[in-house]
Amino acid sequence: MRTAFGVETVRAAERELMARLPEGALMQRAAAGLAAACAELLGKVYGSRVVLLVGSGDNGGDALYAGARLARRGAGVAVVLLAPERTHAGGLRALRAAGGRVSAAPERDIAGARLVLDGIVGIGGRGGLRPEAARLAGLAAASGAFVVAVDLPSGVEADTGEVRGPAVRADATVTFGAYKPGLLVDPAQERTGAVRLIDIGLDLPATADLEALQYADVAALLPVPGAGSDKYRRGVVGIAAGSARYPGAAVLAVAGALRGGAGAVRYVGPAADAVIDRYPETLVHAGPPSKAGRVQAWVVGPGLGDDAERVRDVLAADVPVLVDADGLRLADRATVRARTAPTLLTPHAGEAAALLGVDRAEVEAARLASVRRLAEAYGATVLLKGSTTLVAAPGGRPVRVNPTGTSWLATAGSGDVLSGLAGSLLAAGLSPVDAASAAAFLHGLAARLAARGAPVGAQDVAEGVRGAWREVVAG
Ligand SMILES: NC(=O)C1=CN([C@@H]2O[C@H](COP(=O)(O)OP(=O)(O)OC[C@H]3O[C@@H](n4cnc5c(N)ncnc54)[C@H](O)[C@@H]3O)[C@@H](O)[C@H]2O)[C@@H](O)CC1
Ligand SMILES: Nc1ncnc2c1ncn2[C@@H]1O[C@H](COP(=O)(O)OP(=O)(O)O)[C@@H](O)[C@H]1O
Ligand SMILES: [K+]
Repeated sequence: MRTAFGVETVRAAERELMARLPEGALMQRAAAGLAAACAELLGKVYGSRVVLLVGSGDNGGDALYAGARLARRGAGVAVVLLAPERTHAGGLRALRAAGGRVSAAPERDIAGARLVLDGIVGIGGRGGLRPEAARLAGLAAASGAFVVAVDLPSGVEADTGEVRGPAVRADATVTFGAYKPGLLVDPAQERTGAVRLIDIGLDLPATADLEALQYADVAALLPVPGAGSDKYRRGVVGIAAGSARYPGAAVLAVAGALRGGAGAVRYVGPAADAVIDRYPETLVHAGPPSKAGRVQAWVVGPGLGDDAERVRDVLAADVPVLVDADGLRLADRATVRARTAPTLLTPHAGEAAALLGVDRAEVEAARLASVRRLAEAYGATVLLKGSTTLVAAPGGRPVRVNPTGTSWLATAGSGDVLSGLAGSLLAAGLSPVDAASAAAFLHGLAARLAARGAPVGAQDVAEGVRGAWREVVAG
C-alpha cells in the first residue's frame, strides 16, 4: 500500500524526530537524497548548469544544501533568491563555500540551465505562487530545463491536491519523509512529474490520510473460486440498467460484471434482448428487480433513463447496492442514508456536482474535499471518477486513490463497465471500499493494456479486464 500524509502529520513526525537528532540533520538527509536524485537525472554532474529557485523557508534550505552538494561535484550552480533577507542562512553559506553563486541575471541563468530546482515553497506554502515566484516558474517552464520540485511543486496545496493559482510544473518531484496527498490527486498530481520519495526516517502513524492500492494489495482482494465453490457461492450480481433508448449501457454493465468474479449475472430491465444477444450466459428477468431472484449485490443506474421505480425497488433490497449514472439522479438521499446494507455511489464530476449543488469545475478543482463531503452527506461509500479516481467512506477513514488509469478511459460507456465490475466484486463479498478500489484499479489497468497509446472503446476496456486481472495476480 502506498500511503500519503497531510502536512500536520508530517510536521509532527518531523518535530518528534528533530528532537532526537543533531540540529540540521533532517535537512541534510533531505538534501542528500535530493542531490543524489538530481545527479542521477543529470547523468554528468560536472559542468552542468543548475539554477536553484529559493524562497524564504526550509524548502529553499533543502535546495541550497542540495545545490552545494552538486557544486562540490563540479556543477555550475546559481541561485535566484526570492526573499534575499529571509533566505536560509546556513544553506546559502554552504552553497557559497562550495563555489555556488547568487544569480545577477536570473533570466539568463534560467534560460541556460539544464536543471532548475524549485525550492520556492514546500509544505509551508499557502495558495498559488505570488507574482515574482510565478514569473520565475514561467521562465523555468519556457527554458527547456528539467524542473525538479523540492518536496512538492510550489503553488500546489499539499493536503488537497488543489491548485488555486499559478504553480510550478515539474518534470520530477523529490519528496521527503512521506507522500503528501497533493502528489497523488489532480489537478496537483498532473504537475509533479515522476515522484521519488526520500526516506528521512520519519515515524508516521498507522492510519494515513490517503492510500493507493498496489498490485499485491489488489491481488489479495480478488476473489478466487475454491474447490467447493458453485455459481451461487461465488455470488450473484444483479444489474438494473439500460432502457429502450440506452440498451448499450446494460450490455456494457453486464460485460463488466461478467469479468468481476461473481458466479452469475442477473439482468433486469428492457434491454434483455440486447444483453442476451451479446452475453447469452446472463440470467434475464422482465419484472421488477425484487422479483428477479436472489442476488448478493445490485448495480442500478447505467442508461436507466427516468425509471425511478426501479431505483426505489433496488434500494429496498437488503444487499449491497451500487448506484451509478441515472440512478444517482433518481436515488433519494434519505432513502440511501436509511439503508442498513452498504451503498456505493459512483459519480463522475458532473454527477457529483449535481448531488452537492456546486459547479462541476469546483468538484474537479477540489476532488478530495468533494468525495469526502459526498460520502458524509449520503452515509455511503463514494467512488468519484475522472482524472484521479478517489474512493471515500463516511467516518474519516483514509481515502483511496487509484494509481492506474489513463485518459483514454474518457470514452462513452467505460463507466458502465466499471459499475458492473465493481458490482460483481461486491457480490463476491468485498467491502464497498475494497470493491470500488479494486474495480477502479483493474479498470484503469485494463484500459492501459487495451489502449497501449491508441484510442479504446468501452468494450475494449471490458475485454481488457481479464488481462489486467492476470497481471495483478502475477504481480
Ligand atoms: N525542518 C526540517 O528540518 C525539514 C524541512 N523540510 C523542508 O521544509 C519545508 C517546509 O519548510 P517551511 O515550513 O519553512 O515552509 P516553506 O519553505 O514550504 O515555505 C514557507 C515560506 O514560503 C512563503 N510562502 C508561503 N506561501 C507562498 C506562496 N504562495 N508564494 C510564495 N511564497 C510563499 C512564506 O512566506 C514562508 O516564508 C518542507 O516542504 C521541506 O522541503 C525537509 O527538508 C525535511 C526536514
Ligand atoms: N481524464 C481522465 N483520466 C482518466 N480516467 C478518466 C478520465 N476521464 C474519465 N475517466 C474514467 O473513464 C470512466 C468514464 O466513466 P463515466 O464518466 O461514467 O462515462 P460513461 O457514463 O460514458 O460510462 C471512469 O472510469 C473515469 O474514471
Ligand atoms: K517546492
